[in-house]
Amino acid sequence: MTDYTANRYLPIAWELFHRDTRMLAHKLMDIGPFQGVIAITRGGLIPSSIIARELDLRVVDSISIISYDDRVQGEPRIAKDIDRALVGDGEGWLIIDDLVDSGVTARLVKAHIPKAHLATVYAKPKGEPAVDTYAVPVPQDMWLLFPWDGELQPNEPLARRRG
Ligand SMILES: O=P(O)(O)OC[C@H]1O[C@H](OP(=O)(O)OP(=O)(O)O)[C@H](O)[C@@H]1O
Repeated sequence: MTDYTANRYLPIAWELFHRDTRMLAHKLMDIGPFQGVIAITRGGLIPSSIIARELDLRVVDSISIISYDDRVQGEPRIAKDIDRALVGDGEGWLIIDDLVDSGVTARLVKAHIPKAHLATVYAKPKGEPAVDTYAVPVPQDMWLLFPWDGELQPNEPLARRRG
C-alpha cells in the first residue's frame, strides 16, 4: 500500500490565513483590552501585524525562539529577548504566534513572560494546553504549509505518491 503520510501537508492560502487570524482577533476582542503585542518570530510576525491592526494596538515587540533545525526539534533558546522595561511581567500584553505544535515554544515564552496572554492562530492537540487562546484546531500529524513557506508547483495525486 502506498505510504502518503510523509506528504501530509495542509496548505494554508494567504486569504485563509488572514480569515483565521481575524477569527482569533474576534476572540481576543472579548478578552482584552491589551496594551501591546509581542510577536514570536518569525511565524508570529504576520499574525501579529493583523492582530495589532484589528485591535488597534500600536506597540509591537518581538521575541525569537530557536528550537527547530529543518523540522527536527532541539533545545529551545532565546535568540532575541523582549524589551523588559516596556513589557515588564507581561501584564496586559498579548503574545502572538502562528502555531502551537508540541508546546515547547509556548511554554518557554509563558515562563519568560508569565502575565501575558498567549494566543495562536492554529493549535495542535499536544500544544493546546500551553496557550491561552487559539482560533483553529489542527490534527497533530499534519504539517501546516504556510503561504510564506511554500510556492505553487505541479504535484501528483495523493494516491500516486510514495513516502
Ligand atoms: O509548539 P512548538 O513545537 O514549539 O512549535 C511551534 C513553533 O514552531 C514554529 O516556529 P519555527 O521554530 O519553525 O520558527 P520560525 O517561526 O522562525 O519558522 C512556529 O512558528 C512556532 O513558533
